[in-house]
Amino acid sequence: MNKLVELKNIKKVYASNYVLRDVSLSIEKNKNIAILGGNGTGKSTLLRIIAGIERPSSGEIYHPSKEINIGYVPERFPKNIRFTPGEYLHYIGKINGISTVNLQKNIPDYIQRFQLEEVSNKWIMNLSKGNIQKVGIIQAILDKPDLLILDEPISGLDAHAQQELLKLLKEMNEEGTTVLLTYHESNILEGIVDTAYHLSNGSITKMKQKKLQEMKLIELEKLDDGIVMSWDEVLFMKKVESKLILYVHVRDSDMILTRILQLKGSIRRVDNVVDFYLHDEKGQGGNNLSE
Ligand SMILES: Nc1ncnc2c1ncn2[C@@H]1O[C@H](COP(=O)(O)OP(=O)(O)OP(=O)(O)O)[C@@H](O)[C@H]1O
Repeated sequence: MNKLVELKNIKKVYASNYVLRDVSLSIEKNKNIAILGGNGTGKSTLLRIIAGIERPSSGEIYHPSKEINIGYVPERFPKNIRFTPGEYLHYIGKINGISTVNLQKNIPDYIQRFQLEEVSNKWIMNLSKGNIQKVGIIQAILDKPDLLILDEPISGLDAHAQQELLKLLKEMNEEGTTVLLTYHESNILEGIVDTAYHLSNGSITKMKQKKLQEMKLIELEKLDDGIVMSWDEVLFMKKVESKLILYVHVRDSDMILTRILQLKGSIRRVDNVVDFYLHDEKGQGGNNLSE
């Protein structure tokens, strides 16, 4: 087993507020990890401690294999930067000891992949939130880290950038980078997660992950929710104003769509989604279905 980071009994107190009470965690090479939990439960604090930019109040952190190279994407990347994306990335690359040849090849490539060409002459402080986030991601991956830590990387990214990030993370996984990330909503990145942990009341619990299943989301109108509720194939239903949103297994979706049309319902949307049903070792937890 090749461990990158080992946390033992980590505690973090701000003033008299215990954020992390007793967190122990092993991060193994090639096993991507997600830390999930509600607002203010300490996910960012834990990620900052693992990234080495914040000290725990007590407890220990080891890097058993060797000195590892860590890339860190904060939840909010600093805005007040009076450099263009290219200049800034070059500067960060040089600080990290990356050769000019490498930087001249890789930076334009990342700028193009994240569609930053159009804003490449602007200072970072004048970019949109999503574009600043992209620069924040690129600065963390430039040096091909052993461990890449991403704090809610999806929020603020457009659909293209989300896909590009997913592709990049898969490429980096193949080249040996391990990913540690956090997010709130179910999203496209959960497909790369091997183990998820739930953080609450200052401690973490490993979550079991049922096999990821492709499902269909069907959004419809003009049908009574009582009728739809009675269909056995409907795994989950929610009502949003006049619309009903259903989740069904892919195998049942054609039959459900036909039934809706036969009953003169109107179909507004059909999407692929992933069922990420998680529960912790004690069998608690919930149905985290979302788009
Ligand atoms: N530098 C700090 N000084 C004092 N309190 C802090 C500091 N950083 C975080 N906290 C507090 O620690 C708690 C956990 O914050 P943290 O940002 O780690 O949570 P989170 O799970 O990442 O939240 P969110 O999902 O909302 O981003 C919060 O109550 C927060 O106010």
